[in-house]
Amino acid sequence: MSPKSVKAKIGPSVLNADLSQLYTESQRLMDCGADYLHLDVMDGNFVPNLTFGHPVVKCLRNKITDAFFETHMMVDKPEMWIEGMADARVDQYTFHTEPVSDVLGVCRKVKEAGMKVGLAIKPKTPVETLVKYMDQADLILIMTVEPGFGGQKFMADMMPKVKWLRENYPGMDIEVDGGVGPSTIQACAEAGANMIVAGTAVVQSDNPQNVIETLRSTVAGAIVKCAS
Ligand SMILES: O=C(CO)[C@@H](O)[C@H](O)COP(=O)(O)O
Repeated sequence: MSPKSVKAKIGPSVLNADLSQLYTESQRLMDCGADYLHLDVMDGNFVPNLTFGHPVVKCLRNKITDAFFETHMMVDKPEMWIEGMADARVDQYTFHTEPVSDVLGVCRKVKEAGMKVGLAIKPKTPVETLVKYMDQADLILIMTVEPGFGGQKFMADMMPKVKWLRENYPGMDIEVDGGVGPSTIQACAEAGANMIVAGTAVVQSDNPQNVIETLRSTVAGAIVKCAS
């Protein structure tokens, strides 16, 4: 870990929240100490589920003006939604590399649209496939479940990917997503993840503030330990 350049940040996913109350739920998570919001966009093709797209994200942005928005694009054609998400004032556009033939081209368009670039890979995708894109990425998302649904079991066998990334790209923001909560955060922190997406563990807790704080302090502790 490169403690000077990476920070522990917690980005709750609203996927398993009451989506009829998207604004209230999102604001509640920010009020509970979230560092950013992780918004799961699914197209029913790349994953067997559907959520929402840029019109909904724009409505949310009009109500929550000051939070950092990351959209996790679980879609076959991420190039299609860049303009809409930029117009919705999304901060970080994280897309899966698997279905994309011109990853560098999509990275360029995301940057030109004024957003940060996140590159995501599914559990079966080798981490080394990302090497040729690392110069263009602001964040790497290592999925710790098969994308598509919240509430799945954390895949601890993804931690070597995180560790490899941290060793080879010490200053990179490395995010984990899927089954992350108080019982699995230690493994993520020790491997070197600094950006933590947590859905069910936060949204369905009686004390989301406490869960967010536990996740952040565990990751921050690992960063400090690495520095000493
Ligand atoms: O991208 C996804 C699922 O595809 C995630 O963001 C999950 O929605 C996180 O939820 P939990 O696994 O933490 O419940």
